[in-house]
Amino acid sequence: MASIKSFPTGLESSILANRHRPLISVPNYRPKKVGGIADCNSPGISSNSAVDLLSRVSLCNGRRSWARHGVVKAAGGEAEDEAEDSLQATIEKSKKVLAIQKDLLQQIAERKKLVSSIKNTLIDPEDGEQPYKESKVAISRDEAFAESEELGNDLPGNGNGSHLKQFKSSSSYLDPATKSEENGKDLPVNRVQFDASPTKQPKADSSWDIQSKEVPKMPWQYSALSIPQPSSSNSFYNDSKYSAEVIASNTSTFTEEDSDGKSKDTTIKTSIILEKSSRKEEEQHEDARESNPENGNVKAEDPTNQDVNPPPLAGANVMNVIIVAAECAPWVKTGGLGDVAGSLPKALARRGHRVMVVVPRYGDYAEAHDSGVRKRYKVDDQDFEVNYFHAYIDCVDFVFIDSPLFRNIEKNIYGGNRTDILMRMVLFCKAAVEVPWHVPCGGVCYGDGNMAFIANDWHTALLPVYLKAYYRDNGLMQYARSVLVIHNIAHQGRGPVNDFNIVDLPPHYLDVFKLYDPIGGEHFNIFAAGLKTADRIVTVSHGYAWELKTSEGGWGLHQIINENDWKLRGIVNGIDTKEWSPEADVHLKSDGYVNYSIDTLQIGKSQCKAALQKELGLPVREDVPVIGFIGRLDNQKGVDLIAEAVPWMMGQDVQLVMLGTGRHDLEELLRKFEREHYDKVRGWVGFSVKTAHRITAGADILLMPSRFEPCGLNQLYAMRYGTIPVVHAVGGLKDTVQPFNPFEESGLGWTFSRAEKDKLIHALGNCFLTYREYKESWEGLQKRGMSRDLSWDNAAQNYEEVLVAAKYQW
Ligand SMILES: Nc1ncnc2c1ncn2[C@@H]1O[C@H](COP(=O)(O)OP(=O)(O)O[C@H]2O[C@H](CO)[C@@H](O)[C@H](O)[C@H]2O)[C@@H](O)[C@H]1O
Repeated sequence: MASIKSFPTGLESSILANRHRPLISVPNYRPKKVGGIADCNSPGISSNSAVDLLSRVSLCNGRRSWARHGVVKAAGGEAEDEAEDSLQATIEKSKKVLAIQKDLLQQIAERKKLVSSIKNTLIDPEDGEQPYKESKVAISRDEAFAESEELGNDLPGNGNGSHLKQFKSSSSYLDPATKSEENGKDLPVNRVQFDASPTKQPKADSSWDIQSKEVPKMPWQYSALSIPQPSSSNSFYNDSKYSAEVIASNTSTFTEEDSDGKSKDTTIKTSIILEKSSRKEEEQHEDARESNPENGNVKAEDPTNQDVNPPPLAGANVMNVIIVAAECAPWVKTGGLGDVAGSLPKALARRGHRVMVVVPRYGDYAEAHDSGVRKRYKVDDQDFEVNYFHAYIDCVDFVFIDSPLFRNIEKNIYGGNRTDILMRMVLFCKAAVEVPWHVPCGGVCYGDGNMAFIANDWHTALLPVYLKAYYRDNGLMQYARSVLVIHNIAHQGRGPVNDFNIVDLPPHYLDVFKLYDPIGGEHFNIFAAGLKTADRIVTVSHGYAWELKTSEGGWGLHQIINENDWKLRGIVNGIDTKEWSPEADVHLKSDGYVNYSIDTLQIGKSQCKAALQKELGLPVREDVPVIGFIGRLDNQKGVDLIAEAVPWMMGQDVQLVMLGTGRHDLEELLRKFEREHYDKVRGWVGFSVKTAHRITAGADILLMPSRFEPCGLNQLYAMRYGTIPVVHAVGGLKDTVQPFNPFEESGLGWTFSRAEKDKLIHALGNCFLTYREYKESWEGLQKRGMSRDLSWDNAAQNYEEVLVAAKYQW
């Protein structure tokens, strides 16, 4: 069983430091001696480049710490005369620097005065923005170091998006190869133009030695998204003699050389200067983002804009995150996985991460454009070319992998025989794992540093295996991690052991896939391999995390899950509150439906109920409870339980509306209910997002008698729409629907403890009674549900913790 290594503090911090290593490897830098002081302004580095600027700051910081340890001084220890001369030169130079700094401080003070006077006229002083900005000026020297290291982290070589966060469109980020100190190999970070086969050792581009050469401009740097030059109205930034890198270098030198009272002064100056350079960098990215036509707006000239960006919510945890899924709403969705893949990324992006979703291109999606990148991958000894399409929406990059294998299955994405499906998933995972190398998003590839994949369900459980077998085992993608999310353990990608030949892995990987259980015998199991190889495992509720470890809930994988319990975490799904909002729902804007809120609940909801009844041809009656069911028709969703309870239900004055698609026998059951009870039941066989929204709004009760339910989204949507859930207390349903307590007027719905007809009837009976007799309690249930925070924000924060845990695990 793998375990987290705990490093002794020193080792750990040096490893962490390596992982945050700036683009330029400091030990390779040979500072030029100027009068005994190393010169940070090394020639050959072009000015006016954000990267250069950062590089210089990084270089200076690197050298500064050398100087602290006497390395620079030792280099100056030649003839005594020379030393005196150089000391004199140093003093002279230092004086000049002091003069420059004084001048600079004065300018900063004036500029601050100006900005705050403008702000006072524009912004309410109580909006709480000032403290952060002001306190930053007073940061200590150590903090300044830390901050400058953060700048280093932002360098594209390590792929950190802390500045890319909301500013992902800042295309002038370069992405050169980084050196691996551990293995001495060049790690390819950006290989947009390279033509390497997936298993080939990627080419290192030696021309990327920015320590000695000017950084070459790559084609994508000339795009419209290039970082704009500082505004001409900004005299501070325009004055080259005050460029942050020069000042930072000189100031740091000064701090080193002076031992008396001056050091304190210069510390503050350093802080200010680094703060300024960091701000300048942020402004440039912000400018790039604002001027990005994809964002649909151009920033107005506003001198106070430099101060309005709060730091990312994720803070120092900002990462590049790549979510890989077989479906993603709104383009392709068969169930809850599509919803999660469409909404979790946006929540992660809101926290400041640079986020991409990779999904097959099953159809011709209008928003996505051909990136022009073509790659070839082998699947079962056949060569397949893939194209990558790209869209940037809500601060998330969506990359669609196009191949003949994915075409013409839009209506049946999991269709075909076992080998067909397996081949699709092999191609998808092989191509997906290299997306961060090949696909320029907003002009710049993600690179493989500070990056984590989030794979979902068995369809993409091969990704963690490929990441390990093809790359990390070979010293590549050393800083990339994988998290595997279990949405449903019942589907595992099982097959005969021979299927191993199709996945194209080194022979010793066979054992990772082999599984014996009483049902399947010895077989090939993709989910098993993914669970063993992923750095972390998430499942979509706490209840399900527990159930997975039982022989009933683990579906043959419980032993593997127990063995890997240390890396498993339950995180309850959120919902996309933009898509599922009764106030703004686009499907409630016609046909008699209306948008409503908690304040207009009674009127709005009864109007939607009437519209639903009318649309479905049911008697339009306010007093009859309408029960809804929405879901995939399979064993999981407990449709058979509903079937058992239907005779009882039909004896009540109720209406039942069911929407679903799936198993043909269950589809037939829906049709039969409708035929036999046409005055009370509608069974809609098919997949209709609009109808799902309308049922959620128009029904009074949502029934979810699932036999197992990892999380369940429909009950969450229902609560948001003031529709009361009645659920089997299992998995995520148990986690999210607190049972109604009539004595305390608490809870959110009704639950029943066993998947049995009588239990279901009992819960429904109580629900009907409350609906009819206790209107106030009913309204209380509705309002409590509607006012719950069901958004993804909490869950995204928890995912972030998992990603960070994976990142620091070796
Ligand atoms: N016929 C139809 N027409 C229109 N829309 C339909 C539909 N049938 C289902 N849907 C929609 O598909 C989604 C289903 O989500 P669920 O979470 O309930 O189930 P699913 O079992 O697919 O997901 C799995 O993954 C999710 C996400 O993690 C877990 O919540 C869940 O427990 C797990 O089983 C909902 O958005 C629902 O409205």
